[in-house]
Amino acid sequence: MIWVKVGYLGPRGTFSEEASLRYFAGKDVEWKMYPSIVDVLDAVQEQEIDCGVVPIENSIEGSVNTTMDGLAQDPDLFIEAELVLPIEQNLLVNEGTVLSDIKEIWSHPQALAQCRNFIRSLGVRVKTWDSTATAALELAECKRQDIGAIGNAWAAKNFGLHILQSNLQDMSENHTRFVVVRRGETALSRADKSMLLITLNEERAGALVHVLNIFAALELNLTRIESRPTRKKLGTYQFFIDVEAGVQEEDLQKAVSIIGTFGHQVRVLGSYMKDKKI
Ligand SMILES: O=C(O)C(=O)C[C@]1(C(=O)O)C=C[C@@H](O)C=C1
Repeated sequence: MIWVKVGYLGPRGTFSEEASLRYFAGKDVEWKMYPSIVDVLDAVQEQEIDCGVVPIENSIEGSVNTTMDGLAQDPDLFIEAELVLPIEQNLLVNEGTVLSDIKEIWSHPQALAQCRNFIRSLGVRVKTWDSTATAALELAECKRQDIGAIGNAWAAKNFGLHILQSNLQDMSENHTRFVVVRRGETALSRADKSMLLITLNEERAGALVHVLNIFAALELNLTRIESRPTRKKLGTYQFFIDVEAGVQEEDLQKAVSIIGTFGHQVRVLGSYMKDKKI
C-alpha cells in the first residue's frame, strides 16, 4: 500500500532527490519527478502529489526565489517540515577530459552560483539547466570533451561520468535547507519553528521595526528575515520571517494577532520541527 505520493525536482540524481530520500527513508512512498520547482509546487496545489520537497535556502547563495515566490503566491501551500542537507559540488566530465579542455560549465543556477570562484578561475562560459542532474545527464549523452557539469557524486556514478574535482563550492561548509510542502494546514502539535509572510499595510518610518518589536516583546527569537518584492510596485516588499516557535504556542498566536490588529497582513507559511543537524 502506498503511504504517500512525494514529488521533487528531477531527473534522478538531483540534490532534491537526495533530500527527499533522506527525509522519507523507511516510508512507503510513490515518487514523482518534475522538470522544475514550480511544477513541484503546482503538483502539490493540484493534489497530484501529497507533498513536494523543494530547496528554499543555501548557505552560500541565499534564498531560492522560485520557492519563496511560489509559496507566497499560493495561499493553499503549507510547510510541514524542513531538512538541511550538506551539499558537495563536483566537476563531472566525460572520460578523458582534462581541466584545460573545458570551455563551458553546465549546471543549475544555484549550483553555478555556489561555485562562482572556481568558474571564474577557469575563465569559461556557463550554461544553465533546470537541475544539476539534467546538466550531468545531457553531458553524458552528448559525450562532449569540452564541457564540465557541476553536480553530485551520485550523478557521476550513475551517468558514467568522472569526477575531476570535488568540493568546488566557494566555502567548504555548504548546506541547503529544503522544505516539505503540503496543501492545507498540517501543523504538528509539537512544532518549534514557523515561517511567516508579513506584508506591511503602509510605508512609513519604523513600520518594520514596530513589527519586529512585537516579537522581541514576546521573547520570540527570529532566525531569518528575507524580503521579496510584492511584484505590484517597485520598492514594495513582503517579509519572510522564521521564528523559533510553533503556531500552537500562545506567544506566537499573540504576535500574529497583534500584527494583524495594526492592519498588516500575516500568513503562517508553515510550522514544523527545526532540523537540528547544523
Ligand atoms: O539541481 C539540483 O540538483 C537541485 O536539487 C536544485 C538545487 C537548488 O535549487 O538549490 C538544490 C540544492 C543545491 O543547492 C543546488 C541545486
